[in-house]
Amino acid sequence: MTEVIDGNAVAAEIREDLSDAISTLEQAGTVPGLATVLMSDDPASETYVSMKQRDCEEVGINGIHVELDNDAPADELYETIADLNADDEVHGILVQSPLVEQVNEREAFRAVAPEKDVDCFHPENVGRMVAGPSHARFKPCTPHGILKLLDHYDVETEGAEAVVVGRSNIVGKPMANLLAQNDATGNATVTVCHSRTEDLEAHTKNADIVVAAVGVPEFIDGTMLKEGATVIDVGINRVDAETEKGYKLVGDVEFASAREVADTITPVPGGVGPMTRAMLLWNTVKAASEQTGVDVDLP
Ligand SMILES: Nc1nc2c(c(=O)[nH]1)N[C@@H](CN(C=O)c1ccc(C(=O)N[C@@H](CCC(=O)O)C(=O)O)cc1)CN2
Repeated sequence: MTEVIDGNAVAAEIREDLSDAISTLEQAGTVPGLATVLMSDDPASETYVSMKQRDCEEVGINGIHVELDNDAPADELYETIADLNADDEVHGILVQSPLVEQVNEREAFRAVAPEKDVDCFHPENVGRMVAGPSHARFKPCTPHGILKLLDHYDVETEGAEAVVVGRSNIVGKPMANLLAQNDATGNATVTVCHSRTEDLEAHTKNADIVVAAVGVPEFIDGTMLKEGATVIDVGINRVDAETEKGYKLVGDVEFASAREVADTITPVPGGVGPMTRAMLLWNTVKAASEQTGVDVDLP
């Protein structure tokens, strides 16, 4: 029978397991601090940032939230980031993406001090991650969360044919790189597919693991998958529906047909999303440990 991955449950376990590390830091006089910065007109971003702040409260991380006017000049964002870089109580900084159009997102991510870059978007941290496990400082939250899910559900990556659909800097590129790395959660043979891929189905049909991160609702269906595949759906698309909110969430995968074929599959919501948030807490605790020199055991 198809196993439906419970991202909420695994994320709750990670939050619970982080509590020992957070206590160790507190006993040494440090409360880990995470700053979230929102400068966006994207309605979903507000939801994500408030969920992240709630998670901080739950585990005992000091959450600091900064919200900037959508029509403020880009310099206001850079000044905010500079202040947070200099604040000893802030160990992690997250600038929510997407940003308003007057800000160059790449420049904004580059402005975050690399040791506080819990998103792993700064080029120094991207380079360190690509250089391999012994060089990496952080892993980006969504791919890191996916690796944790695969491990939790005993999905073998070594020798697996993995297809990553989407080549974004936030998910596709780091996911492909991490799956190919020579370590316990890697060693897969990875193909990256994107909008110019000619015969997508030929690739996905051959894959033991499909990671869908295209941002198009129900782009991949069961007919495009191999029997017994593991399907990881990163898409969280709001589509109009007659619900209280006026929309429902659907993934990049058509769940009903995909679950008929897959061995293991993530739902939307309740799959990858909660893991993205859990790994942000994880990276924040790691950042606090490294900045203070207090050793902690991370789950
Ligand atoms: N600075 C960053 N910006 C963005 C990132 C990121 O990792 N860093 N990733 C995505 C969105 N994202 C994080 O911010 C994110 C998306 C979804 C969820 C989540 O918990 N989803 C829930 C449903 C939530 C809802 O009801 O809408 C779920 O899937 O169950 C968390 C974080 C883009 N930006």
